[in-house]
Parts: sequence; structure tokens; C-alpha cells
Amino acid sequence: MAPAILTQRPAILFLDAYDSFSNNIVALVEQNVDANVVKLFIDDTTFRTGDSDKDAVAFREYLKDFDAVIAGPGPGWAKCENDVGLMNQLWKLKDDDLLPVLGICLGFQSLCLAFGADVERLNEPKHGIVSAVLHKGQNIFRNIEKLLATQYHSLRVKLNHPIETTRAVQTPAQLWESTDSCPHLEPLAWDFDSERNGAVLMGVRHVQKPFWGVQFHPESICTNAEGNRLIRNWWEDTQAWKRKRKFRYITTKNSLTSPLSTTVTFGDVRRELGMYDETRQSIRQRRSFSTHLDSDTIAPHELACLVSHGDGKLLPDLPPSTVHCVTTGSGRLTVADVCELFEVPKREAIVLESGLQSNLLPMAVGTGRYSIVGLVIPGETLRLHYYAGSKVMQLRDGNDEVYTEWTVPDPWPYIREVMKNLQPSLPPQGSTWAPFWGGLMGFASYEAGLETIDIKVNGEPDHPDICFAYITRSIVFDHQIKKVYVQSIRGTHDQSWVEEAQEKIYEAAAYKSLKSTPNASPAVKGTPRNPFEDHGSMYQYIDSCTPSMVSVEEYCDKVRSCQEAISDGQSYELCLTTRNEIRARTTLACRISQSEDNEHSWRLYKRLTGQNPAPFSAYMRMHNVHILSSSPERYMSWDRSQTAQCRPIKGTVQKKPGVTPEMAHAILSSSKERAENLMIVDLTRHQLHGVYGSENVRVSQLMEVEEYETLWQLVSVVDAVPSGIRKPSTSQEWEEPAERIAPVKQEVPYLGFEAFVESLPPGSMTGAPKKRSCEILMKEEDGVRRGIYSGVLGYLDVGGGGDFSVVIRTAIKIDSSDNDKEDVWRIGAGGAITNQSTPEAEHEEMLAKFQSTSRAFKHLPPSKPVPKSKSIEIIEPDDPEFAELLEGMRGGEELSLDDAQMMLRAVEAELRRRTGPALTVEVGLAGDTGDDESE
Ligand SMILES: C=C(O[C@@H]1C=C(C(=O)O)C=C[C@H]1O)C(=O)O
Ligand SMILES: NC(=O)CC[C@H](N)C(=O)O
Repeated sequence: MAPAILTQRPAILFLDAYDSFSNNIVALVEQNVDANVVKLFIDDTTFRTGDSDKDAVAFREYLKDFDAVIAGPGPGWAKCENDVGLMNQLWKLKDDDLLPVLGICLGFQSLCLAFGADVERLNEPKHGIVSAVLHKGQNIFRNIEKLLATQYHSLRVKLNHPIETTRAVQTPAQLWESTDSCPHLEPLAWDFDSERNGAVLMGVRHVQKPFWGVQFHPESICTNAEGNRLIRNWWEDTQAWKRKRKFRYITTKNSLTSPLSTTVTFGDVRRELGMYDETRQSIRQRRSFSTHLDSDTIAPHELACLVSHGDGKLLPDLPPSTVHCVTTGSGRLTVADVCELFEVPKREAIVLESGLQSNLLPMAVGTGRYSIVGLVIPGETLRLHYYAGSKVMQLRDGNDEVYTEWTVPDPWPYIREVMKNLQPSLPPQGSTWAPFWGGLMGFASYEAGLETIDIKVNGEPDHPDICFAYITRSIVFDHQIKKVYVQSIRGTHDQSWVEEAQEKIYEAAAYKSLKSTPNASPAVKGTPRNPFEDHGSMYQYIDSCTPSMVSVEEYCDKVRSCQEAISDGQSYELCLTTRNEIRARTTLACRISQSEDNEHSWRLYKRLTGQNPAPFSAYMRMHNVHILSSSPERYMSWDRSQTAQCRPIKGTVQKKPGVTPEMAHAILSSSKERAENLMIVDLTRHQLHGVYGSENVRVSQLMEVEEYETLWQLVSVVDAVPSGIRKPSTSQEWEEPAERIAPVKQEVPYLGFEAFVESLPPGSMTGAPKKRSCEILMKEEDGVRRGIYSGVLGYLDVGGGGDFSVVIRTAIKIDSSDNDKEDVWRIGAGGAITNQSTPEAEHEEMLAKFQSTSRAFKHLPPSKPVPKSKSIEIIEPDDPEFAELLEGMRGGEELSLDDAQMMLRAVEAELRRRTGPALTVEVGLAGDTGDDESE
């Protein structure tokens, strides 16, 4: 066997210019080339001591451990020192230090600039646009057929080539000739896609040095397979260059004419022969989960012990040694019914609810199978708070009093340690499909996310930026099979609570099925009327609601300003948002009673989910925070085997008169909407690649249209699977959390959690490249904190899984002692801005998203009450499938007008789902309703 030293793989240095696609390039290279890739940021502090000569020497020394370099893409300009950093030094390497380099996008622009070219703005920026690239068919483009390549750039290289200046060449061959201004740069590829841009240089090589560059992104999910070949070609060429140079080097050495090297060391020879230093690092940069602690602070493991074992006095001893779980059928019980049964609305509570169809089945496969009710136990449930900016972390007791607080460099290692310590030693007996057994439930704000990417957050928040409650009792609905899990992780003695709770649910389900007609679930279209809504305090409350919105002009100005940043190459896409508010007079009852105030929020939540059912609805009442969410977007979920899924949404069409499903599909197939989505898909792949590795990420759904109550959305799905685990093949499998029964207490690799933290804040709410985009957005949004909106909300399960939604389409109220007369509901809304956006349409899109939530704060259109005794006859269309569906739902019962209309809509939707958008079912109502039903 060859000694290890000889078998060590070559190494490629990837210079990362803070792009959001870097790990995709690393993955592309690792999939195509037998080499390790090491990432280094362009501004790595090792090479920024302040003494630039010394730094340059140190960087040259560092490069000696590598076989080649990739200078990556990124925001900004090649001529701006801060934007390219270490890249500039590559082009200046002297002969003996020379290394093969591939420049991609910004790296390509930097290469060209170094050898005489100009960099200018494009007339029409290209972001997320796929086009056919004309190439020379030689050099790194050899054996490449039709190349379809994704572009992400606002700036272009200018060689002063006739095709650029006069838009013509005398012969086709002239396309591939160097120019007088850039004699060393040989054009290898051009793009002719845009009339306004004219011919844009897409690829070059240096005619003497081993430097190549491409303007497009070979790693994008929408670049065709030829991207792989390009990388393999480049690698072959770097190897060929190395062989040639070795030969030259050895002959010059032999002739002893080299003035530079008088001695040749063992290391020199080994390097020349392609052998490597054993100590060379080939580990990709990862977030380090260790923390540097001050002595007066508590350590992650100490916090973890306090949470799980208490202190023998104030904090309870609740190690999740056992997971007690019993099940019962849910029958017609809704999540709201069960919440009310357990008096959840009166107190603090966390409810993650999957909106359902009228038949109480999930809205979509792959999301929305489960609902989770986390029971907050008064006087006992522990909470973790963290405040961005001040970096204060708190452990709070069951009365919401601070038990201890300390400052932390990073809160996430604490949360990770708490979760690690909460792994149960005994899993539930019997079936354990519930994705949540117990654990932390709560949210992390957008600002908590900003800190994970080293963006400094200013100001004081009026609510925690991270808030997690340690939930030990929970009720989980499996809507697919209509089953309820009642669970406790509070030790053996709690078995009795579990059984009592099960009994309570069982009886309630039996009672409801006895007395009920098919009724609207709160999470189902068509909120049932009640006198309280129509005449009581809710009516007055809603009457007092006044929205305060950003003006059209102001929003449009911000859109234009974002577009200017995009044209300047600083960002490819910016998710601009604004905080709208609804103010209402606090009712007297809410002013004097906290539990009344809680119940009021709960009733508003039911209005919201009734009007805007969403797969990631959520109700949260914790500390001073009220959250009413109807989010359609999954941020990330991962099961107990650490298989992860992200479902980024980008691309929105509002439902309004005249917009048919066909039109919505057509709009969402446009290059504008697809480009928006593509950028976020590539960003999501980048994030998952960074944690799961190059081989383990795939896009399982690329840009499909999903229909919601008031909008159509373009949704993609990106999955990541740890090595050695079978990939789920159906969307349903995603929702079936892998059981981790035996052996228990094993070291769960926290891949899911790591990816969760690494991917904050959610890319669909930032744009790309993430860091620069967030900085720009902070300015555009006047430094106003987004808060919980744009953050994430969900759970971390003690068994090792987790599921979080993106906090959008959400109303949030923060209680404050200064003002108890007025409720202020914050409803953030926004949308992705690209160079293809039009300000007015963006404003409209923002409004549409706002309105999907603000509807809950408006009076419902009046409907006339129907005398109960009168029944409705339904004229059914001549369609046996329709009749069958209807009969199934109706169960032979008499219906009120409201119920019948709702059911008809449901049947219609179901039929449409089955047959596709082409079908329109015409249904009508007739019969003696005792009233005119023209409404
Ligand atoms: C910004 C919002 O939504 C985000 C922006 C979307 C878009 O630009 O199409 C779609 C879903 C969300 O990721 C919002 O709802 O406020
Ligand atoms: N993707 C990139 O590297 C972009 C480079 C440069 N900022 C541009 O917009 O052209």
C-alpha cells in the first residue's frame, strides 16, 4: 500500500467573497474533482495584521499548501479592495509561486481587471437568468455541447473588443481574438442574450499564466450538466500546467541557473512531485459550537443541567428520562377544541397548527400533517430568553421571573447543549410517529438571525429575540390518520396525567360526534357566525381597528433604491419589508384581566385561521408577546435521523377578480418570478451543502405553484440527507419522523440543528448574497428592527428533530406597561425586489400579503342568518365524483346555508385539486332558505 503521504488528495483553496452560493461551488468541485476544498474568506484576519508586506508573504506561504485556487463570486466591485481582498494577490504571484486559478463571476471580473480590462455596469442586470452561452469549444470549454448557464451579475467585463464596441466582428474567428488593451486575455465565451447589454464576455483565459475565468455560475441548479464538464476540464488543465512546470522547474534546477533557489529542500521536492504536508488542513470552515466564557457567566452544560434537573428549590427536576405517550382518535375534534378543553386560551400557550381542508384532512402532502399543542404549566414551565444587541441570556422560572441572566458571545451553543441534555433515555412505548415528544418551543427573531452572520444589531428590543419554553406536556394531532398523541416527558409519575388527558379528549370527541353536524373547523374556510362576533366586544374591537401603512410613494422609493443597489452589483435580490400596524382600542375586560386579554388574542387567532388557513399557522402567548400566525412557508424541518427539508417560497400572485389559475401559473412561469425563486433555491442549497456536505443535498421540487386562500405562491423544496441514510422518496415520508428507539442516549449528530442555526435569518426574507443584502436592507428599512416577523417559529424535539416556519403573514402584539389603552398589532409584509421588479407592482404585492393577515381585523361581510329548521337542497352538477364527495361530507345530514356553501366550496376545491386547474364546477344552491340568498 502506498504510504499515506503519497495518497493524500490534492487541495484547492476557495476564496470566499461572502457569496451565498459558495458552498455550491465547493460541492460542484468536490463532485467532479478528486481534491479537497478548503474555504478561506477574502478578508481572513490571519493576513490582515496591518503590515501589508508581511501579510503578502504570509499569504504566499499559505498558498504553497494548495494545488489551485478558485476565486469566488460575491457582491461589489473588483476594483474595490474590500470586495475582493486576497484575490488581488493571486494575479500578482511571481513565477515561482504561481498557482492555477479559476475566477468565477466577481473572481472572473477581478482577473480581467488585473490584466487590462474595465468593469462596468450592465444596462440590464442578470440575476437568476439562464441563457445559452456561445463558447469557443476549446480550452476549458472543450467537449462542451450546448451550455445553458445561470447568471448572477450586474457588472460586466469590457475588453474593448469590436463585438462590444461596434457590435460586429469581421470574421467569426475574431470573436476569440485578444484585444490591444488586453493582449493577455483570450476570450473563450460570449453571451448575446440581451439586446440592451449587447455581447457580454462570459469566459477568458490568460495566454501565459494558468488563469481562467467565467462570468456565469456553473454551480447553479439551473446551469445544465455541462457545468460539471467545465470544472473537470479546468482541473485537467491545471494538472497539465503543473506537469509542464515541474518539467521546466527540474530542468532549470538541474542546470543550476535559477537565481532564486540555491538549495532545494525535501519539502520543495515533495511539493513539486505532488506530495503534501500531512498536517495540511482539509476541513471546511464550520461554525464552532464552543464558546469562550467569562468566569462570572454560566457554561452551556450548567444551563443544560439547570433546565433538566432543576436546582432542588425553585426549578423543578424534569429530566426527560421517559416519554409517556398514549393515543386516541381525534374524531371531529379540532385543534381549537382541544386547546379550549385544556384552557389553553386563558394562559400562556404555544400552538403550532396545520390548517386543514374542509374535510379535516391536510391542505397539502408534505406539509401540514401534524399540529402540536405545547402546554405551558403555570408556575413551572421554564423559559430561555435571549436579547440581541445586549447579548443577554436569561433562564426564567415558571412565573416568568428571571432566575439567572448572563451575557453570551453566542446563544446557540447554550440551546444546543440544553437539547443534547434532554435526550430521553426511554423512548415512548408503542407507536412513536409523533414528530415532537417534548422539548423547546418558541421563536427566534430576524435580529437573532442577523447576529449569526456577524451583523451588529443596534437598539433595545421590546421583546425577547429568542424565546423558548421547555415543554414537557404536549398534545400532537396527526391529521392524516386522525389520531391524537398525549405525551409527557416529566417522569414516571406523570403517567396519570397522560391517561386523564387522554380520557378527557376521548370523551370530548365522543360528545362532539354525537351532537355535531359537519362543522367548520376554525382552521377551515368560513368562520361560523356567532352573536359575540356580530354584536359583542369583538365587534367593537374590530370597529376600532385602524391600520397605519407605509405610503405608496415611500414604498416605491425604497423599491427603487433597492434596485439601485442591485444595479450597482451589491446584491442580486433584496427582500424588502415594511412594518405595518393595526391599532385598536383595548377592551376594558382585557385591560383588567390578563386571562381575558389572552382569550381575546385567541379569538383573533381563530378569526385569522378561519379566513386564511395555512399549513404553518401558529398561536403563541409567551411573556409579553402575542403571535397570531398564518404562514405558508416552512423554514426548515429535520427528523430524528437528521434528514432535513427547506421549502423556500418566492414568487407571489394575488387572487383577485379576473386572475384565473391559468393566469397565475403563467405569471409564475415568467422569468422574473422564476429568477426570484432560483436565487433562493441556490442560496438554500449553499446553506445545506455547508453543513451536510457536497454529496447530500438535492432539490426535490423546483418551482411549483401552490394555491393558498388569497394567493398563489411559487414553492421549491430542498432536502439534505446525512450520509448513510436512505433518502425519503415521497413527500409524505418527510413528515414521518424517523424513529430513534434504540439505542437510546446515543450521540445524535446535531446536523439538523446546525443547519437550522447556519441558515438564519431565513434566506427568503433576506435575498442574496445574504450578508451584504441584510446590510443594505437595514439601511433601506431605516434601521427599524423587523423583530419576530422575518424570524422563525417552531420546536426542537428532545428526540433530535425540529420544525420551524418563517414568521410571515403574522400579527404580533407586544404588551407594554406604557400603553394599556391601545393594542398595536404589527403586521410586517414585503417581497423580493429584483432588477425586473416594478415599484408599483411590488407595493401591490406587499399589500396583498398584508391583507391576507389584516383581514382578521376587519368585519366579515354580513351574512344572513338561516332558520335552523329549514334545509337546503343542493343542485348537483351531473358528475358522479362530485355527488360522491358531497355525500361523503354531508353524511346525510341537514345543513345550514353557511355549512352548505362552505361544503360546496370544499368539494369544488377538492375536485379541482384532482382534475387540475382546467376544471370549473358550476354549482348552485336552491330551495327554501326562507330568505333571498343572492349575496
Ligand atoms: C416578505 C414576505 O414574504 C416572502 C416573500 C415572498 C415573495 O417575494 O414572493 C414570498 C414568501 C416569503 O418568503 C411577506 O409575506 O411579508
Ligand atoms: N455573482 C457575482 O460574483 C457578481 C459580481 C458583481 N458583484 C456583479 O454584480 O457583477
